[in-house]
Amino acid sequence: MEFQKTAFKDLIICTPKVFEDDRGYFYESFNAKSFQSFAGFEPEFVQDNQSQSTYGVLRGLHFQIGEFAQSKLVRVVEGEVLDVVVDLRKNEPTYKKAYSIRLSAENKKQLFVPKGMAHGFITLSDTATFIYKCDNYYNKESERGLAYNDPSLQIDWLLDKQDIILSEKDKENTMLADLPSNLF
Ligand SMILES: Cc1cn([C@H]2C[C@H](O)[C@@H](COP(=O)(O)OP(=O)(O)O[C@H]3O[C@H](C)C(=O)[C@H](O)[C@H]3O)O2)c(=O)[nH]c1=O
Repeated sequence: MEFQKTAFKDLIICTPKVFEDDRGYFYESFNAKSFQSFAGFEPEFVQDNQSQSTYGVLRGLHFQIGEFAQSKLVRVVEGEVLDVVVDLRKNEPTYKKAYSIRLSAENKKQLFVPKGMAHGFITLSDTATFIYKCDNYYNKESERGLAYNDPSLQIDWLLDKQDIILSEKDKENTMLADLPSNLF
């Protein structure tokens, strides 16, 4: 696995070593020891999630607060998404900054998203299957949503607005200015 730091603390791009042969391919999708030796900490994942989305579906930007805050290791095993995070950690120089990366079945890239970041993605292929590990359990009461189209974030979701599909819940997400400033 190759790891790359980003300008955001503990936001790490993980690119697996792929072993291809005439049967297909194999790769280790997570290895605690190699992650720990790069990052200096070992996430203790407790829950795996999987979702499938059609073209234009935008899920996010979501995060859990308090004792249920989650780090995530996200990847795409079918299709392609633009994955987006927003730093909500008030003491970081990247506070209120957004970062995006294309994740796809083809590039096999993964993103480790630390606690304190809002996370979401938009589906760029006909369908995309999104798989991720979480180091804390889902807790509905602790879940919060940040508006994908907050003008202060200037996130380029690549698709025209009329092509973006949101859940009813995500249509009601909060603008950054209306979130408490001491969340993380
Ligand atoms: C997240 C979650 C949801 N659910 C239930 C709650 C709803 O009845 C149903 C769909 O949930 P939701 O519409 O919140 O799913 P997504 O919009 O894909 O949410 C995810 O979207 C972005 C990409 C994220 O980063 C989060 O991990 C997660 O919030 O699954 C569960 O039972 N367990 C869970 O961990």
